[in-house]
This record gives sequence, structure tokens and C-alpha cells, in this order.
Amino acid sequence: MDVEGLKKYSALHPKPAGLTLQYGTAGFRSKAQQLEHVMFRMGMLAALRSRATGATIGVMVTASHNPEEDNGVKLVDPLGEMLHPSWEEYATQLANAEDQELQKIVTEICQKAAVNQQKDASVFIGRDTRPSSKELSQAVIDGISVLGGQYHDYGLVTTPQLHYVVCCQNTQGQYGKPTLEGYYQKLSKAFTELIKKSLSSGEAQRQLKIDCANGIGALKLAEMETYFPKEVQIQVYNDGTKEKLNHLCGADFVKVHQKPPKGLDMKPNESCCSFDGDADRIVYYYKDTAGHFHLIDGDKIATLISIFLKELLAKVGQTLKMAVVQTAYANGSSTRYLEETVQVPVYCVKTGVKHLHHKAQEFDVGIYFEANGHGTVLFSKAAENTIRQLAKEEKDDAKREAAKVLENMIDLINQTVGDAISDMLVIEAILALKGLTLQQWDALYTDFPSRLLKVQVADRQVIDTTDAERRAVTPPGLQEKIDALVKKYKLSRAFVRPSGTEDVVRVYAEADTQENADALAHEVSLAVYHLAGGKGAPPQPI
Ligand SMILES: CC(=O)N[C@H]1[C@@H](OP(=O)(O)O)O[C@H](CO)[C@@H](O)[C@@H]1O
Ligand SMILES: [Mg+2]
Repeated sequence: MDVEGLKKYSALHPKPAGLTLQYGTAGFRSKAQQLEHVMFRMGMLAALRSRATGATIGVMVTASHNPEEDNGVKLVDPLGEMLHPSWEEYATQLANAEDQELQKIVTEICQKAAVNQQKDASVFIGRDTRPSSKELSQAVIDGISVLGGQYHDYGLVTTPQLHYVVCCQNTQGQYGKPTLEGYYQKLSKAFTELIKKSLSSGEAQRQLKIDCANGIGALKLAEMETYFPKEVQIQVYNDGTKEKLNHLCGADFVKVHQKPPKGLDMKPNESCCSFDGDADRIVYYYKDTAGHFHLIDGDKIATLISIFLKELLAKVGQTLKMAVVQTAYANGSSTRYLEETVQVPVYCVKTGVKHLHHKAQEFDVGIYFEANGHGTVLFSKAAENTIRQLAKEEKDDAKREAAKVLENMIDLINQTVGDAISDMLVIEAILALKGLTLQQWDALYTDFPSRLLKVQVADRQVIDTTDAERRAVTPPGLQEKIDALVKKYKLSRAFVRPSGTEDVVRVYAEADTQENADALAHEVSLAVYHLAGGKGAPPQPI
């Protein structure tokens, strides 16, 4: 280790006194001006992780759907997955070390994780469009360099694009070419093949309005435009030229407020969707002729994909094990529909993509989505091989054609992580192939009315949960209170958990009517406020 270099560079990116941050659900997130030292140190950690795995590691500078003033950083593991949980602890230790302790902590991590410091290190870097991202990614570069690592800076990319190139690089091109061009080519080729099949059935040109949250998605859709088949016409809104990132727009805003984003003029029955700030989430929506807004969230996306894949698997005659993975935030109506009508097993795991991804890996075809629109489909290597072979060699025409559709789906889906661009193309292809309108898709089932709220408390860690976060174990009395409140309403359900990305406790409730869901959520919020150390004024009714 270049001890002098480390001293010099860490002095350029000093840690603010008294600041402690934690590698949470989606890496580190905070106000941008508090993050320089974290970026520098995550550059260092990525170099160490690269040496430990003998592979290229990704570092993405983004705070996704958070306000423009925030920023964040997450590490990408060799196959494009989220950083392994065993290293999250090292990330937290390194980020919180005092400047003069850095060398000691690095040595400790190297010992604990058996990192050979002589090995080569390679890191890919990407960033979103926040004003602070460029400078912060420079701090990441300093961190990589100070530990003697090599890097490739992809500059402005969506989070899923960075995951994709990391996976391509570490699979020696098996997953595709580790370039943006490679990404656009792979997706557009698969999409064009699929759309061709629907056109023969007389589909008209498809039109879609996309709210890009004033983020990176707009730039990347513009780059991709030349690759799109002309049968699909997309119109980009909130492209970042006028308004602030994520302000009153984007997938998170639309999902949480259950209303259309600012800056997108929506005519009745037009297909619209929203990306989030780093383009790894997507939700669809439309306005009916009576002017009512209809949200089609991650649960309905998972449902559409499940129906489509199940039908195809039946056509190819393969008994592959398929399942859907959700979190406690999935609307109860979606879970019921998937289990009872689509007849696919559904599993509930803790919030956070890493948990969903991990569970989905247990199946031949694992479909996972968070209700907020983050999700993808994973195919096991064995399933993928079977499908590719059938697509090439199967004698039965109908079976072979179905296998080809599945093969293109495999190529169109970004299996490394949820990807708004890829998911959008998957959805458009399925709707075209099935000849479904957004209204028909929406009508598959009706969401139970729900409400998601935040409560401020002094220390959110006083709440500990179990059963995939659906029950609170501490503080004492809280779960009993929630149980009693839930009993007061019909078709109701409620749970609370500390957020992993914000300093709040999240409260979720469902009930038979919107008024009841709102009332239940409010009553549960009060229980959290009183039993878990509420801060500031008590929660007000909605
Ligand atoms: C209710 C909700 O939407 N929670 C989000 C949010 O996590 P919290 O731990 O709830 O803050 O951000 C995560 C990262 O983007 C995302 O994975 C998750 O779904
Ligand atoms: Mg995001």
C-alpha cells in the first residue's frame, strides 16, 4: 500500500467530523456534500473487492429517486448483482473510519477477507445526471487509483447499464459486449424479433409517453432511438432540460402519490410510463375517458410477465419451476391473483432488491418485482440452455416458435438487475404479442386500496421486524396494537418497518376502501409515534 499516497489523497477527501453512515438497502445515500470521503473510500473498497474476487467490480454514483441535492453510491458485484452482504459491513467500516485510521482499516479488511494486495484490480464506474455526480465520481477514481487499481469510467449511464457491462466483462462477453452499444444492440435485436411476430398479427404502431424523471433515462433513450424499430414510437417527457431531477415526477412520485407526474400531458387511454432517476424502476399508467388515473405498478408488471411466460413454457412443453418473488408492499390483490388465477407460487421476502434477486435465483424462472416497479426475471443457466436448444432444434413448429419467443425474452430482459428500459421493452413486446391494451392489462385484477406513510422517530432502529418484515418484534406492545387496529377494518393488513434509505419508519396499510386504508395507516402511524419514540408533531390524518 502506498501509505504516503493514501495520506495525501484522503486529506483531499476528508471525512466530516462526527458523521456516521451505513451501507443500507441501496448503498450509501445522503446529502451530496457529505459524501466525498465515502466516494473515495468506496473506490478503495471496489479495488479490494476486485482483488478478492479476481473480477471487475462496478461503482455507481447515484441516489436514484432521492431529491437532486442528495447523492449516493452502490457497488456492483462480478455478475452484476448487488454487493455481497458480507462486504456491506466492510463498506460501513471503511466509510466511517477516521482519516488517520484508513490504512489500519484497509489492512484489517484485507486480512478478514483474504485479499491479496499484489493482485490486479479493475473497476467500472458510472454516474447519474445529478450536478454533484461528476465530482463525486472523481473521488471514486482517486480511491481506486490510490490502491493501485485500474478503472474504466463509463460516465453517464443508467444503473442497470453499469450492472450489465460489469456482467458482460466478467463473463468474457457471454452476456454481451461490455459497451453501451453492445447493450443497445442486444436489447433492440431481441425486441425487433419479438415485435416482428406481433406485426404479422396486424398490430398498429405502438405509442408510448415516457416520463424520465428529469434523469439519465432521457439521455439513454435518445441514444437508443436509432436502434428502435420504427413500429414503436416513444415520446420522452421530463428529459432534464427544464426541471429538477425527480421533482414532482418519476416512478417513485407516481407510485407514492398515485397521480400523474408534472410535465406530461396525458390524453384519455394513452399509454404512459415513468422511470425513476437512475432508470432502474418503471411504472405504467393511463387516464380513462372519465379522467380517472389508473396506476399499473410493479405487481401488475410481474403479473403480466408471469402470465406470458407461463403460457410460453406450457407451449414448449417444459416443466420448468417458475415463481414470483414479492415484498410485503405487494398489493394483497396481486398476490391472491397470482396464486389463485395464474397459479404460480409466490414468495415474500424483505424489502430491497438483493433479497428478491437472491430468492428468485432458486427457480428455473424467477420473476421478482417490488410494487414500486423495480424488478426483472432470472432464468437459471439450465433453463436458458434448454430454451436455446429447443429454439434451434425442436422439430415441432409451434414448440420451436414458442421457444424462440422465450429466447428473445431472455435476451431482452436485463437479468442483472431491474432495468426501466429493458422492462419497458419487455412489457411493450408482451402487450403487442398478446394484443392487449393497457386497460385490459389493468383489468386483470383490482388493487386493494392502500396507503404508504412515513413517521419520524428519534431512532428508527428501535423497530425490529420478523416474517419478511410483516411483524414488529420490538418495541414491546407495537405489534399487539397494530393487530388490534387491523381487526377494526375489513380486508385489512398493516405493517411497519424502518426504512433502509431514509431516516423514517414506513407504515403500510390496506383495507376495503381508500378511506379505511387511510384511516388504518393513520392509526398505525400514531401507534408508531407513541410507542417507537416519535419526533416532532404527531402524524396528522390524511
Ligand atoms: C417501500 C419502498 O418503496 N421502499 C424502497 C426503498 O427502500 P426503504 O428501505 O423502504 O427505504 O428504496 C429501496 C431502494 O431503492 C427500494 O428497494 C425499496 O423498495
Ligand atoms: Mg432507482
